Amino acid sequence: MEASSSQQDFDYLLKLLLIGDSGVGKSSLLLSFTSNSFEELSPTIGVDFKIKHVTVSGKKLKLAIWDTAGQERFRTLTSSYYRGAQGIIMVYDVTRRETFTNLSEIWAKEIDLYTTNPDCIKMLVGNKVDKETDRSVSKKEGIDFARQYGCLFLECSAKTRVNVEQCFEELILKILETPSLLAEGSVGVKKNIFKQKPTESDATSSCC
Ligand SMILES: Nc1nc2c(ncn2[C@@H]2O[C@H](COP(=O)(O)OP(=O)(O)OP(=O)(O)O)[C@@H](O)[C@H]2O)c(=O)[nH]1
Repeated sequence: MEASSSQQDFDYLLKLLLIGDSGVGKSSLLLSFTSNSFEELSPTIGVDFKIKHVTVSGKKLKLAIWDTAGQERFRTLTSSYYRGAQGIIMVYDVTRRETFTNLSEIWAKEIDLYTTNPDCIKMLVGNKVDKETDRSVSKKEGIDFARQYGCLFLECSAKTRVNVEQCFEELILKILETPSLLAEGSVGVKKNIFKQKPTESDATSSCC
């Protein structure tokens, strides 16, 4: 995956969504991927997004990556952002077992309820592997869950950047291999018929 030089010219716009419990590191993963940096972040209020241009398999892509708040009080608001997503990254913290348990209790159910695209690609990501001594969810458990729910799977660290780029790249490659997600009329349309652009005001959601 290469960063694209031209910001104007792209073959496909892809909508990706990050979900998972509060504090698992969704915003940190996004910052690590888009800015190569790691810093202390405040909990997300509602929804945020970042744009990144990359080239994957010779295709120029404009990624609109939506970062949802994990806190329950924002759940009604964040559910509307599943619409039209071609890829969903479900994040848990390998050092906090309840964030893994909540994948089946909450997040897989949310995907079933709110995803509009039946072929949407799901990726399970176990974050914070730099804290190996605090680990409470084994890699095998992650693999088993991903197999059961038909997700791609990787463990990563937003802090050290281990596997961060790979998470996005694997997801994007799978999307590019799925023609229905790129068809005209879906959100992954070619730029000339893309009408609905995320704006700053979309991202600054108000509290409930
Ligand atoms: N050690 C370590 N800490 C991390 C990592 N990723 C995130 N953190 C820390 O975990 C805490 C929560 O990170 P966030 O990125 O704000 O979590 P979030 O999932 O976006 O949380 P919400 O916005 O509330 O949903 C912060 O203190 C981060 O610095 C990581 O890979 N390793």
